[in-house]
Amino acid sequence: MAYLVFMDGTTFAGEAFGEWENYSSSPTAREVVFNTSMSGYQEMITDLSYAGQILVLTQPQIGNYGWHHEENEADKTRLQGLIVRELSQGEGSLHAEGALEEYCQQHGVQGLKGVDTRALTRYLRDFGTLSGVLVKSWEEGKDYWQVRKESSENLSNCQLNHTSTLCKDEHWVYRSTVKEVYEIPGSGPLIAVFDFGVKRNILRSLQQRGYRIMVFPAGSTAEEILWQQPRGMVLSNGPGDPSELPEIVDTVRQLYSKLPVLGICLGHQLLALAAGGETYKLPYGHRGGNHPVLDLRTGKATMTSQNHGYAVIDDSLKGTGFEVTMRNLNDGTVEGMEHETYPVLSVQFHPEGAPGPEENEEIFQRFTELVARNCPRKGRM
Ligand SMILES: NC(=O)CC[C@H](N)C(=O)O
Repeated sequence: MAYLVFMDGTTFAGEAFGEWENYSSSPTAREVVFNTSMSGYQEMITDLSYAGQILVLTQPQIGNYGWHHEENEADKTRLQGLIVRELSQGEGSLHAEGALEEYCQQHGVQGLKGVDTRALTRYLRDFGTLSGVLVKSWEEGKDYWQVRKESSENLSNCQLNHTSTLCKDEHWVYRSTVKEVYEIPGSGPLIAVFDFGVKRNILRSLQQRGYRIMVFPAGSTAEEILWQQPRGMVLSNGPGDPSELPEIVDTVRQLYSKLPVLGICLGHQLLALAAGGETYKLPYGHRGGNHPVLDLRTGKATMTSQNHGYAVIDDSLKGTGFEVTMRNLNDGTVEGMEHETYPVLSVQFHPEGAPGPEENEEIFQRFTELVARNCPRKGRM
């Protein structure tokens, strides 16, 4: 048996799978979050926005189509733990290169299976996102929290490293002009991607529009990016609390008035902060494939893919030049904004899906229009 133990003593029992050896000497409390998507476990596990978190999947059978590298959203996973009800070996899938269990073992994910994930999700919904610790014995979990309470150590901050380019792919061209910048060739205008843990499907969505892409690591400066003369910039998704990234916010502040920008999820939050807005932590976040969002301009509602724990405070956008353009139909939270004068827009959800609905492609289309409008005519490029 193995256990997920919360600070109040609530315990969920299951069976260990994946990699436990490296963690058993020093168990660490991590934020426990749930995702309600029915499929797409591989995309979720390799979505770097989950770095340092323990992910609970509510779909009761996970692993049933195995593992295939083409479905990875990054080269690696930085997920701490994965909690499922039934773990399938994926024997029925012809496409699979291996089983999910093997992947977790090889890539350092602590797994817990046989858990009543729906009861666990109800617990998280009732109490909000909480930190839990994965341990091999209940006593170990209890003692762990006892020590933590006494030492009054801050549990809310997982130290996440935003400074590396995380999504390198073998066939992409390596450029060494500015730190570790990767270029993806294309015949269209150059788009800079500010990489805080970018998902491959964001890059693919840009690639499909013919753009030449340069992926800049999170530590890049505004000068380094502008020196390459990009025609537009995408601020990527990524892990953690956006308000803990003041240096990146400062860089975004220097950039967003200078070129067309599309912010996605963390990128959207950073943009709001850069403009003088504020963010807050949602009770238990939005993670799933069926979150309805209303476009306030067109009156059209779409289903969106989401994975975030923070959101932009509506009123804080007043006087920033940003207008709220989209809202979540479940709880009214800000889902999109656009600048009144600059060609800058952002969304809290994931227009690239992966996993989830692909009906929000028009966000990339809108960005494409803004880039085209802003590009110098032929001959002056
Ligand atoms: N997917 C993301 O970019 C997540 C953004 C941020 N880390 C949040 O949880 O709100």
